[in-house]
Amino acid sequence: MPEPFVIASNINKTIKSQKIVQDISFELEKGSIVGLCGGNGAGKSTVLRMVAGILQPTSGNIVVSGLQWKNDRKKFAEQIGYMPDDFQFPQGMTAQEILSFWASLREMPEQRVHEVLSLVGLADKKNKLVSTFSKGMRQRVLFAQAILSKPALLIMDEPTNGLDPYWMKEFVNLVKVVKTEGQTVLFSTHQLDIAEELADYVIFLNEGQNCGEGSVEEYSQLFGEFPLHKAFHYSMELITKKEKVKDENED
Ligand SMILES: Nc1ncnc2c1ncn2[C@@H]1O[C@H](COP(=O)(O)OP(=O)(O)OP(=O)(O)O)[C@@H](O)[C@H]1O
Repeated sequence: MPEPFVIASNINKTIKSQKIVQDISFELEKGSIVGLCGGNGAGKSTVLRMVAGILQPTSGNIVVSGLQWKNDRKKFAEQIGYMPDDFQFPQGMTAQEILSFWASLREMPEQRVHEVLSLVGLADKKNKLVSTFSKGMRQRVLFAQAILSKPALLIMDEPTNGLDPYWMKEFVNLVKVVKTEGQTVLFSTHQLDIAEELADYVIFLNEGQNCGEGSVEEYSQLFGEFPLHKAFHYSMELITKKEKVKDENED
């Protein structure tokens, strides 16, 4: 069996004595698409930022392609394309200018900027200021920058926020193309229908903890229609039951 492309072992994150992520472990197979699902404040962004090397875990280990951030930051960062859930674009820059700037930082040729602009349907808007773009268009610029260098690991935080139904579908197709090129994808969403359509495997987060995980195919076989909604509710019911038993034992 090949080594998983990403190995996260017992990661914890505490900020100002608040436990934001608690003892999470997972492995991502190379070429898989994995969805991190959960409600607001579940800890999804924090986990993604730790895997991307932007934030360091309080404890635990993250290995990407055999590399650890603390041992080789440059090589670690070269593996990753990261799409944040929000970004304050600099004023006064066009879509092409900003993507060209990011491409130069990653030593990518200008040709790639034109390719990604076309992929996200913004070639005809390349000379427009990004500050005048709608939320969905800014999301497409952020996706374009994340895929600029064809990263081995594409990490996306709520990538479909603000996309209209047409671009939602296009986005799913674009990510599926990324998968066929052998790239590994980790994304967060609170939209379980998107996870169902896009992911091979999902991990459910609740209050910073893993409350269930499995392959979308297995969940579909088990639950039939709307499998991830049912799987998530099943996981939450299990937690409630466990907490009840714990409370009764403590009384
Ligand atoms: N820098 C920080 N300082 C203090 N608390 C933080 C910090 N970053 C995150 N948190 C808290 O950690 C919890 C998890 O936040 P996170 O953004 O990871 O959740 P999320 O699942 O991505 O939420 P959402 O879906 O709303 O974006 C929240 O309660 C948040 O307030």
